[in-house]
Amino acid sequence: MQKLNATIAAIRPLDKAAMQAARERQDQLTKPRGSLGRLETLSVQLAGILGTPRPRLRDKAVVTMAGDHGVVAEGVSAFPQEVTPQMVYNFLRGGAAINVLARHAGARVVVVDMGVAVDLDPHPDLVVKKIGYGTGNIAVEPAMTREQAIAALEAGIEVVEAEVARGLDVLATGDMGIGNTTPSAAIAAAITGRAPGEIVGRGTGLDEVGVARKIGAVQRALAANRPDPYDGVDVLAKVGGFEIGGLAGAILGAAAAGRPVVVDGFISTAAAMIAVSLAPQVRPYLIAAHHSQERGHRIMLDWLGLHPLLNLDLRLGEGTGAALAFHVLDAACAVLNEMATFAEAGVSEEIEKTEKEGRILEA
Ligand SMILES: O=C(O)c1ccc[n+]([C@@H]2O[C@H](COP(=O)([O-])O)[C@@H](O)[C@H]2O)c1
Ligand SMILES: Cc1cc2nc[nH]c2cc1C
Repeated sequence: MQKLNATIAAIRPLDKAAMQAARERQDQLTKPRGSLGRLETLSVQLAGILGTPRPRLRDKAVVTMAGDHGVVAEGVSAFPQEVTPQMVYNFLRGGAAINVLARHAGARVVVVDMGVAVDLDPHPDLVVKKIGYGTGNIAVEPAMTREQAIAALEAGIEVVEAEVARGLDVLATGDMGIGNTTPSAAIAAAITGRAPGEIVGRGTGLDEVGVARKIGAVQRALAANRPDPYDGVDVLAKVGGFEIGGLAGAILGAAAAGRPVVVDGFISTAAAMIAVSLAPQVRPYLIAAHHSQERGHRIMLDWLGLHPLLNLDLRLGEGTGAALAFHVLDAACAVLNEMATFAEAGVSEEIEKTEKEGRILEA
């Protein structure tokens, strides 16, 4: 609890002077003001987070956290639980979508066992922060104890502290866990108060009957556990997951270290909701990578007040959407750093609004 509290206390507001300087430079670059839209606002946000008027993202990491979920006993996933460890080995061999997309974006992948249901074969690149062997079945019992929820959050903070020590300019979140769209939907329903039917989606590919069963499981999870929507630790403990807690901690740790966080899809967004519940001041550090196909993702992004950068109909998780968003962040920084100003290029600046109006009146 000590580490969690200290981390939350260390999260500062963004650097206003760096943002102002970046904004002023954007307005001097050879383009009509605002014409590069989100690339401009992103560059200003990155300047504020990193505390420099000319941000650059050299060291990038995708932290992909794995965990299992007791609620799979309710038939809420199209795939069996064995896929979780099988995909972890795939990540470690470099053969998964996240490995390809992270390589393509010049990012490293950090694979973390937060709570896979089996012991994984040791591997030099596997970070083991196991809080338990899968969560409890949230349809009938809490996912974990309050102590385990805090341990998961603090483990996530530790993972990011180690990455900051290796060199980190930007963090992306990723997840792997068969069944984890169910606790993610339960978190979203608990915190927003919206009906599970508005949030639950197909996950890995359930049919209509499966989705109805999954809605029932989320309804029972909320009724059985009664999570306190104003206590992020309680929501995590009662209807969350070990990898979701780890990711929420990673988000808090990155913000405390003054690093931007690119939030991936449905599960990562549930983790971001836990992080923001615990520390609302973390919100300006977040960048929503994309709009997932999973049903309630929009409701969750709206609650967070985030506008996703991409909409590519993704629903994979692992951090794939976040790795793709790295390209957009790099582009935003390149524009701010490399474009010529009006003065440098000898291009005429915008005519003052009043002068423009005057000319129209004269004509
Ligand atoms: O991130 C998303 O938007 C997303 C949407 C649907 C599924 N997933 C991935 O699929 C798995 C969970 O799906 P399910 O059906 O088993 O709950 C888990 O490993 C997630 O990474 C991820
Ligand atoms: C194959 C497979 C890969 C995944 N990656 C993230 N979630 C996944 C779920 C499945 C089923």
